[in-house]
Amino acid sequence: MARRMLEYIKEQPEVWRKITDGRESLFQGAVEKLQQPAKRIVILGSGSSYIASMAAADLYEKMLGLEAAAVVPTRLDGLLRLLNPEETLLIAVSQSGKSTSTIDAVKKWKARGFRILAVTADEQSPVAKEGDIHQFIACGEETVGPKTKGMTATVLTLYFLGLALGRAWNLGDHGDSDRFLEELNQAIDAAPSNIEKSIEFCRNQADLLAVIPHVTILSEDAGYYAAQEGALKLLETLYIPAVAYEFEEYLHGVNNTIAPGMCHLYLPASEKNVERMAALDHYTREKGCINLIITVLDWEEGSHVLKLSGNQNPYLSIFETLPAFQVMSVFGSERRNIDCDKPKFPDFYGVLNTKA
Ligand SMILES: O=P(O)(O)OC[C@H]1O[C@](O)(CO)[C@@H](O)[C@@H]1O
Repeated sequence: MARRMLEYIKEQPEVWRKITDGRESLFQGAVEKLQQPAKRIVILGSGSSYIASMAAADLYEKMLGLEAAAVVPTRLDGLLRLLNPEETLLIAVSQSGKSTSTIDAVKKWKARGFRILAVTADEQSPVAKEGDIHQFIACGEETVGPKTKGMTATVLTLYFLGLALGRAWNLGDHGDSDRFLEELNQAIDAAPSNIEKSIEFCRNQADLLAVIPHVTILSEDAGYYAAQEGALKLLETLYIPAVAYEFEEYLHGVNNTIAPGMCHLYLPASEKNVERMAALDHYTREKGCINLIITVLDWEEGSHVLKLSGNQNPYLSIFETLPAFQVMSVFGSERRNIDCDKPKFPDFYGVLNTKA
């Protein structure tokens, strides 16, 4: 059993509550140093930090009207030539602060005159020290490879950073931020019971999780980031291929993989596609696919449906539905005799030089 991973998963509501309640003092330092507004924000990170960066860039565009994009550290060179350092804020995200590709990218961009805000959970790490400004991710220690509380705390940190910068730079609508905060508070309050429901659901699905050879995850809107992180967790812990598709993209070709035994996880996140996703669920089950549904939306009840409490704001899927995937990793790996508290290849980082 991935005991430590499960402890971290259960710790999440408390971590989110602390960040939310302590946000004034937690973000004050960085925001004071960032009074000069930027025209655009580029966020970089790897793995879960990249997925967190994508979710944040999307929210910054939507709520603040800022130009924002997320990129992996090794794909920045084209942008370096296009962007003006005077107008651009680069945010480098790394929970450990030790990913070598992120350190290299920060050094390169700094040398070209870009302002760098480093966001890490270790103030003494290389990424934190290379940045001009540091924002701490208050998630506490997380020693296992498949990150859970660190990832969700990174998303929350980036969300709050954006809202604080929006206030400082006079962007976005105060009413929208207040509503977002209210929904976020509701998501945090609902999280302990959502995690318990997920544990019960995954226990009941353990036989299935033990044998599925691969997983296809479908979501939509900003639920897609929870789906991507869910896929990363499942493949990291069950050692099987797990791929996330944006719902509409799935319908354009990937649907040819529909076949008996295909396992689908549906994550309907907004009312927009709810009927079409339900139609796809019925269609694929008739063709012999094995489907599970994880959602906060109204959905026809069934043993394959995990109905969680939440709002209809897809930007909150990370806090509402993603923990169910994390729990699936714990129970699925246990049934496969995998201890995902321990690295599969302890020498890997050293051989490939991925961490400083
Ligand atoms: O956020 P960091 O510490 O830069 O790590 C990036 C990714 O690298 C890993 O540590 C794997 O090498 C993932 O767990 C993580 O999401």
